[in-house]
Amino acid sequence: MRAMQNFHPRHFAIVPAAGSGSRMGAVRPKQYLPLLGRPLIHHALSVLCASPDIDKVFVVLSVDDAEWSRHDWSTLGGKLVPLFCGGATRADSVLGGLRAISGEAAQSDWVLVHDAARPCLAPWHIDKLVRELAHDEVGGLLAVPVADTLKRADPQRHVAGTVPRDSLWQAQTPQMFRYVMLRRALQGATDVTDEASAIEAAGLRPRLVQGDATNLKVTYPLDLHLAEWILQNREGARP
Ligand SMILES: Nc1ccn([C@@H]2O[C@H](COP(=O)(O)OP(=O)(O)OP(=O)(O)O)[C@@H](O)[C@H]2O)c(=O)n1
Ligand SMILES: C[C@](O)(CO)[C@H](O)COP(=O)(O)O
Repeated sequence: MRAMQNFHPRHFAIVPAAGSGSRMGAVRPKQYLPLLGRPLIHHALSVLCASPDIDKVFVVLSVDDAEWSRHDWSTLGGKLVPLFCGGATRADSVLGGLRAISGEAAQSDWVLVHDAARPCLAPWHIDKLVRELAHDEVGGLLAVPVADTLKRADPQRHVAGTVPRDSLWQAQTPQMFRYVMLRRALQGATDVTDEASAIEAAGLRPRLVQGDATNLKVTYPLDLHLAEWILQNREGARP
């Protein structure tokens, strides 16, 4: 790791893409499912690689990924670097990516972690996150305020209570933190489903940057249709 503090921190994207997509139930991991004629992951990578804010884009693939090399990524340019170091969980994959770039990243460089499974990432999402967090001591994440009434279920799936939704937000990605802070937090964290949780477990408070619902995560088959609709109907318009 480059120890020197830099006054103009760089921004690296890490895209964890080593999952199996079990909830999708498809014949291949969802990051490679076709979406508008390209592998699903291509859409977010394309936006990240085209962003003037991002210096490099590291994709974390499983160690035995056999599909990456079957596709043509050349249109995305020289910022894109595949890393075959995915782990058993999303957090393991992100930590593997952070370790793999230790020779390149300085302690205070920013890392934006973005799910391969969020193909509707738009340029304005990155722009807003980077601008709003530029002078933040901790970093933060895109998120949207919860809009629905929330119910807690009992084991028989009856309503056990209504959870006040005030102050509740749904976490999205990218999630943006300083390289060294994120690496230390993930090394010390257990059972976290996002980077912010690891930072929180380290006693810090990530900032919530308001995103929008178009940046959905493809988890179930219906989400693939929603993503396709969003990408086809967006036409550059910001919601
Ligand atoms: N061991 C893992 C598990 C997940 N991911 C990545 O983390 C992101 C978000 O995870 P999720 O939506 O849960 O993807 P999967 O783990 O593939 O899906 P599932 O939980 O349904 O199996 C995805 O881009 C996925 O590829 C990863 O890099 N390494
Ligand atoms: C990081 C994330 O996308 C934020 O919503 C989410 O936590 C990933 O969770 P998953 O359980 O791995 O799908």
